Amino acid sequence: METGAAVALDVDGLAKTYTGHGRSVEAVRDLTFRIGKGELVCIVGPSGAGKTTLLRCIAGLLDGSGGRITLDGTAVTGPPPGMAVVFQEYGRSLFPWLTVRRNVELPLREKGLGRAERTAKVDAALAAVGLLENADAHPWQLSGGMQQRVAIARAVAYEPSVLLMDEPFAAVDAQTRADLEDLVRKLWQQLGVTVLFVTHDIDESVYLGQRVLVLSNRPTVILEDVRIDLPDERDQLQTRSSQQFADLRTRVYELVQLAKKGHRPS
Ligand SMILES: Nc1ncnc2c1ncn2[C@@H]1O[C@H](COP(=O)(O)OP(=O)(O)OP(=O)(O)O)[C@@H](O)[C@H]1O
Repeated sequence: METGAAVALDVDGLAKTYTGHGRSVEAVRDLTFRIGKGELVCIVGPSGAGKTTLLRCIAGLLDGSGGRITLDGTAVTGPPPGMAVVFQEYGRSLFPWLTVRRNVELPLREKGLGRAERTAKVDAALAAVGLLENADAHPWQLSGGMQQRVAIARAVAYEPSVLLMDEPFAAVDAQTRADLEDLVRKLWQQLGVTVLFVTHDIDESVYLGQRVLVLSNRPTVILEDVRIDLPDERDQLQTRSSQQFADLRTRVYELVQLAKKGHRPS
């Protein structure tokens, strides 16, 4: 992150060992990184490197075995109020018996907002993801990509200070995925929210991020923090066909290959 920028998320020496049934798995050994307010940072790494473990710890859903996580200066000890999470499994994250509008509204009710304010925020979020006309539909009447847009609308309507995304587009088709990537960039630019985005897809991480954190294999540490100095205005065709994109993609790809072979930072 830029020196002097305010820190939104501070992960300091995070460790996590799973124990039980007479065995223990050291998933995360020592993860340390900071994300500045308003940054968009992607995380990639080999399968089983501990990406989901890390996100669950940040979301306050899982206790670490060591280290500290701080959000906006407050230690994370349970689900923090200023955080929203979008998961891969949109089918399970929306309530099928509630309309799109009610799904997006739910966290705003829990936040205690009045009716008029809730309606205004829900309308704005649905308009931002292009789903205002579907407000009265139920999730099961929508395509997978549309359902994921509802999940994104619900997260942004909440106005989180940090948005965590755990492989949110892994289950949608390639064309929808490209549209959703551009939607995330657009919302991020409009709202100034801090985004931490976990993906398996190296191209996606380079296209979306301002930085890409490459994780080592287990027990996990940061292998490298790659700055993505592509222009802010990104375009699926032009950006992805540029030499700069190809060079960054190659760099991240090589790092992930090294991580898979067990290479660790010196
Ligand atoms: N509840 C658990 N009990 C024991 N071990 C676990 C548990 N959850 C995860 N692990 C182990 O911790 C390690 C990291 O798992 P995690 O799901 O965080 O990795 P990941 O990077 O998200 O994987 P993938 O990329 O395949 O989704 C793996 O070795 C996994 O087997």
